[in-house]
Amino acid sequence: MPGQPAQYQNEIYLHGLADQVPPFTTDATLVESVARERMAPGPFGYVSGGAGCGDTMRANRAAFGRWRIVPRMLTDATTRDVATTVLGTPMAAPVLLAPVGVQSIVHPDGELATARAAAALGVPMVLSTASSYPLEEVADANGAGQRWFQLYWPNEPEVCASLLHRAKLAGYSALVVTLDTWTLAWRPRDLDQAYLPFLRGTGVANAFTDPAFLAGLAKPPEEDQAMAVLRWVSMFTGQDKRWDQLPFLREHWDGPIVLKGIQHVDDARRAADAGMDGIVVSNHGGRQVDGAIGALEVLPEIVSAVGDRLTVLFDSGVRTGADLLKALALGASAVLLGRPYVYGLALAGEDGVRHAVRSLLAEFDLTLGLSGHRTPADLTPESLRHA
Ligand SMILES: Cc1cc2nc3c(=O)[nH]c(=O)nc-3n(C[C@H](O)[C@H](O)[C@H](O)COP(=O)(O)O)c2cc1C
Ligand SMILES: CCCCCCC(=O)C(=O)O
Repeated sequence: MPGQPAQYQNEIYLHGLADQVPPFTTDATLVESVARERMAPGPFGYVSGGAGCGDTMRANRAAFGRWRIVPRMLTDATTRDVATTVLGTPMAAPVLLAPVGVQSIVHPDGELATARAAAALGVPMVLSTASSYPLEEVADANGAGQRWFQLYWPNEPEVCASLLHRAKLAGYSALVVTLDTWTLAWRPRDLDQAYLPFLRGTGVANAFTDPAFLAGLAKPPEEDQAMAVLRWVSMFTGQDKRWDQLPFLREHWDGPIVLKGIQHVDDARRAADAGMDGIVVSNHGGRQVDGAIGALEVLPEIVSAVGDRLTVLFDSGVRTGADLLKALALGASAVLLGRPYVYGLALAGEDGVRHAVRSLLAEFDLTLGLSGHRTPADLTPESLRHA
């Protein structure tokens, strides 16, 4: 697979139709409706839902629709090479699996299955602080794969330092610090179903295995789980962080640091001024501020302001190979894929993640070639037209 994403189409056409029908649709825009039929309502609502009435989620998709690809003919695009390296991390394609917490609500193997799939695909996974399995177990499942760690920045410095120390020891090579979720947004689907995974004791694995966290508890989690969960959740809520606290992270992390959730060009400049290595232009998949601007809308201005000073990554609303091509053409170095791989996990575990991602990469590779390009580096804003 690594280096040859379109091979997947050949496997399906030439070898697979009779006895290897894919585990679910290869159309990434339909996978959500398949998942809706097969998933339990609570987890489906949590994954698929957004903030408020879903206006930002729709804006994310609409933003992709406004950019159109303008294909070129008679170019040398027969063989493509989509492999790349981002912040020192080699990847088979310019894609990472976005940090998604509490994955065991959709499949019992949760992040372990995702970690195995990511390693097989040759793409990095970004493990959430709120994972269902301890970061060390996920690292073991990921083996020789590439992995980054996403930090929800706890308001207890000892716990923060301890998590970073563990992540480094377990081979996570870059740190992604999420800034846009210092409290959960108004999410009517979860409220209507009274469904919040954390309060059910999911997403606490990194806390309940952390010596600094455990040392701060009056009673161990076995004796008072509810209190331990509340303490963990409250560590991430409240906006007590400011730009001048970023040096704390530098003191405790010697690899690349990426700020996730940047939407304003001035915040992108501040990240660059603070010496950050990268940013993720993202509105958290429309899960935080309903009414926010579609994430792709702000990508070009941010790339033009800071693209020469730090690495710009992108997520929110990427569903197809064409979407990936558009985000790269507008200057993203790579894209984080969110819900599509989570639906794959829900529908078929590790195989499902592989199928969802391989389908998207095969479509990307073919779209790249049919548009007249050989590598992602050939893409520029001139490959597109704003309609
Ligand atoms: C169920 C779910 C859980 C998520 N958990 C986290 C998380 O723990 N940390 C984080 O930084 N982002 C989290 N995100 C946001 C994703 O990293 C990413 O920004 C978003 O899913 C991208 O949008 P998309 O799903 O439209 O592709 C979560 C998203 C979903 C759908
Ligand atoms: C204190 C916030 C934890 C949220 C973790 C999951 C998440 O990011 C989401 O969007 O849901």
